[in-house]
Amino acid sequence: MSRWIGTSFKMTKTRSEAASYAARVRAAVGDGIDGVQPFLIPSATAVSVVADTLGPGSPVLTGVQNAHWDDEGAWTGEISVPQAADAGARLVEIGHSERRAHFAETDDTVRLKTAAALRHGLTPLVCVGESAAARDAGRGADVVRAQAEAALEGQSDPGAVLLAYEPVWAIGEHGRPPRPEEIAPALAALAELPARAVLYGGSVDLRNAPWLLELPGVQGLFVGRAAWDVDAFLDLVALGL
Ligand SMILES: O=C(CO)COP(=O)(O)O
Repeated sequence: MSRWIGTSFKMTKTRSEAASYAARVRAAVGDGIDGVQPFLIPSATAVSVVADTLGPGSPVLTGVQNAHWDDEGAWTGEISVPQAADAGARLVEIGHSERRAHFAETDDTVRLKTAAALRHGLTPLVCVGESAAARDAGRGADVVRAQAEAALEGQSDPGAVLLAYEPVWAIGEHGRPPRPEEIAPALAALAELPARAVLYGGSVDLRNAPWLLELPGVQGLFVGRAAWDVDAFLDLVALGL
């Protein structure tokens, strides 16, 4: 089974920066790397240029960071899954903790968006993760399991869904890298669900990626800051081999 190694650019990079990055990845990956499924999730403005640079049928997948559950309509500022697909996306990231915290994403909207992605044949990448308070209260695994079950509930094909376990306390410049024993319980809980694969994300870098990839229940890495430099991303992809 392939290891998924990918990055979200979050709200960084112009179209030309994203295109240069994608071109480097495409050149390095060639026709594909056995055992690794790389993916890039740029800002919405750069999705089509990244997908076009990677080319049709590319072994590197392109994703969007969010998409609406409705196929079209009066939803100012949103993009739909069909629009994402039209731009070349094959993955739809859903429910990142930054969206749950700042943009009112809930378990219900995550479930609706997951259904929309599946309805149109795109792969949902559903992010779940507990707060520091939940972790400290010993509720981390329960929170994560509940978020993932809510996303998968009633889906036509839960086995097509990717889950990214991203503890809120580990993400971003205010986050810190996890210790193995802090993330093992949630990983064990997620391993019982019928998802396609479980990725870990949150302060991943070249130092901790080797042991994270060896943790039971981890089938890939979802990387932010440490992968925004393309050479670092390619080093991470090589670690997935
Ligand atoms: O949020 C993340 C990926 O979605 C992880 O971000 P960082 O790797 O910057 O902590």
